Amino acid sequence: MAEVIAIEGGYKLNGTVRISGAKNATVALIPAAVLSDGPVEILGVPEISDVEALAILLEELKCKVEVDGERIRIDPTHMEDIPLVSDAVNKLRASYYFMGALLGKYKRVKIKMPGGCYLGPRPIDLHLKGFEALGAKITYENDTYLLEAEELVGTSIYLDFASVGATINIMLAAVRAKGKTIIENAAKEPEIIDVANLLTKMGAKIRGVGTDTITIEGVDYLGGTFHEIIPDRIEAGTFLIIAAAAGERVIIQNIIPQHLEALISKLKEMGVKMDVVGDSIVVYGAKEGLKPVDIKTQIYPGFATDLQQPLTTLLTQAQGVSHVKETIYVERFKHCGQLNKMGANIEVGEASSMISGATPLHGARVEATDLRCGAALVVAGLIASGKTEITNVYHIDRGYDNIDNKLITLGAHITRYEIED
Ligand SMILES: CC(=O)N[C@H]1[C@@H](OP(=O)(O)OP(=O)(O)OC[C@H]2O[C@@H](n3ccc(=O)[nH]c3=O)[C@H](O)[C@@H]2O)O[C@H](CO)[C@@H](O)[C@@H]1O
Ligand SMILES: C=C(OP(=O)(O)O)C(=O)O
Repeated sequence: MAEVIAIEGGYKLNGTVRISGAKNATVALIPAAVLSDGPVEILGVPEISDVEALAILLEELKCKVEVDGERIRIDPTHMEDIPLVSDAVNKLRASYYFMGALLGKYKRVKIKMPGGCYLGPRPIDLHLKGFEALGAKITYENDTYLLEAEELVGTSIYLDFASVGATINIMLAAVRAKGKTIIENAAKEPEIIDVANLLTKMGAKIRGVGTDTITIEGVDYLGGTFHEIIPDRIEAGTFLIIAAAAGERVIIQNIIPQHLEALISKLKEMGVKMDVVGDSIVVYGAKEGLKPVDIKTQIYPGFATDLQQPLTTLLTQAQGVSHVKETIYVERFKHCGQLNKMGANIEVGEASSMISGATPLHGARVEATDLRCGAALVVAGLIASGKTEITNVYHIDRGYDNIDNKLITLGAHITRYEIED
């Protein structure tokens, strides 16, 4: 048996939705907490399966973990240096943040390869190069890494690509290295700043986050603290797209609009009407005559690769031809075949797609091949005629907190049930 999300399309959405804490910050903040010698309390934790998997890993490390709604309290006081080799490691990408955190804490870590969405090959060579530069010896056997260092010594590390994961992971190790580490060509995503903010509250000395150059002065001790996670700009962007596609008047709360400038400007170019009011955005959607636009995914503050898939669904409703160019994950186009099953007209080229619209969409059984493909299919299901059944919902549940209920509150018709495999 397999679970599906079933959407009866065509209902106009109205009302208010509140955005949860950012998945891509949360999944780094939780491993970062183990660097502390005292309890760390994090607020605004989204209810997603990535967090459940991380909580299992914390318990394997003998951390005390209390989850109470949106609050997690992590007490690493009695934690132990235990290899992370259970299935929970493969449930998500971000388990690899335990590499940096445990290397920083114990100068040694044994951990399996991480999981996460398959978006084409996702090497971690830049993370490993960074750890080596700090003094770690790395061996790899049976899908498992062993990283060991006599001591970690700060140094200058240039990233060939401004990788989010490598920037955070190196930062996690470097906060406990001896002396100064400089990360050049660092990534600048808001989630990196959030992680640096937590580490700073724990006692780390970090300068330059949000710029190309991050400087970290290692410290001997990090202590407990309290932190509130930034809102999820990808969930917010997904709801902006949903509201543009299927909404009449939808208010999306708990947004940092500056984090979404690239998407907002593309939606305006398409003709979507929006008002930004403080930390909310009001979207007036479902109008005829959307215009096609061209998108090129880029590192922050460019157009986020995680939003190109859900935006593609909206582009199927624009009158004319839109082009999407991927510069981050050249194979991130599996959603296109699924959308074509629902009546879209999308051709996939080299690291690109061409969307010809407007095409009415019809319900079908489709597969969430990855998390944001799942989001693209939810958008499609909401505007399609008839019923859409989305399989592999575990991908969606990795990154969207209570998506069914949030949409039902806006007036969508959504259920979940089991079907034969
Ligand atoms: C948990 C998390 O935060 N996931 C996000 C993070 O993934 P993630 O941290 O994996 O993304 P990166 O920024 O590291 O990857 C960007 C590009 O660099 C390449 N690369 C990366 C590391 C490395 O060692 N070697 C290498 O070649 C990747 O294959 C990819 O082509 O940023 C991506 C890009 O914004 C988002 O799509 C993901 O949602
Ligand atoms: C690709 C994503 O996540 P992850 O890196 O956790 O697989 C995503 O959030 O779109």
